Amino acid sequence: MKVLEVSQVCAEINNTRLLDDISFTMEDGSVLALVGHNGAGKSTLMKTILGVLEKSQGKIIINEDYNQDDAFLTFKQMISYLPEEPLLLTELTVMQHFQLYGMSYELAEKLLNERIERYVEGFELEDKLHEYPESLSKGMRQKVQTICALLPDTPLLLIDEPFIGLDVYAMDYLEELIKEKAANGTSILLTTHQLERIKEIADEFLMLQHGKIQSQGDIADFRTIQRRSKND
Ligand SMILES: Nc1ncnc2c1ncn2[C@@H]1O[C@H](COP(=O)(O)OP(=O)(O)OP(=O)(O)O)[C@@H](O)[C@H]1O
Repeated sequence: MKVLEVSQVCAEINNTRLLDDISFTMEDGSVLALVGHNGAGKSTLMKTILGVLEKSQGKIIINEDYNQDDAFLTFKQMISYLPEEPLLLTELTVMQHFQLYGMSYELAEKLLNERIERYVEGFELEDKLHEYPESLSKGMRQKVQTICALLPDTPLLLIDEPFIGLDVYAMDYLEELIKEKAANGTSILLTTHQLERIKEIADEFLMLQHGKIQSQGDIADFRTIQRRSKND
């Protein structure tokens, strides 16, 4: 099953083209690493798939049937997103964030509670459940946002820089969870600069440069990004 189809997508902000003719597909259970230099367009592509940034051209389809242009709310329910910077609400405790995500994605209460318990223990946040975001460290806020994104069972999971701010133990745990999600059929698109770690997780890579696909293929054929020359 083709979980994601991105076809000839372009995006612009203030008449500057940020994405240029992007096309690729993802099968269920696959992990695709989006790589490239700072400013290559990785986060922009994620936001465009999510619909936060409007594409100017092309089409984006989930599960072969749900077109971003036709059924936006249904389409959005099929995506879970871990943003680069945590987007937590000052009014809600850690536990209330998890409950909010569970409700938004209509997760059964029993399953939601089981997952919260497991992930909270794995990320060592047991004593933080009733704290507000401002009393957490940066890494802890990142963990809370990560758990929120992992709670639902969506066909597509977008993860922008999953390992930033996490300690080594939390990185290893997240790597395990990403592999488990993929093994259960979720397709995962992730951006990262952790090129060594990504070789252990991803099946394929897609390299962006100045908003265009520069190369793509099997992760085994991925070579470390070349140093940028002045003409790039
Ligand atoms: N809201 C915006 N307004 C104007 N330009 C933007 C906006 N968001 C991103 N850009 C530009 O789009 C280009 C791609 O940015 P993007 O954040 O997608 O890069 P990235 O590949 O995710 O980089 P990084 O590795 O640093 O996270 C950059 O030139 C950036 O300046």
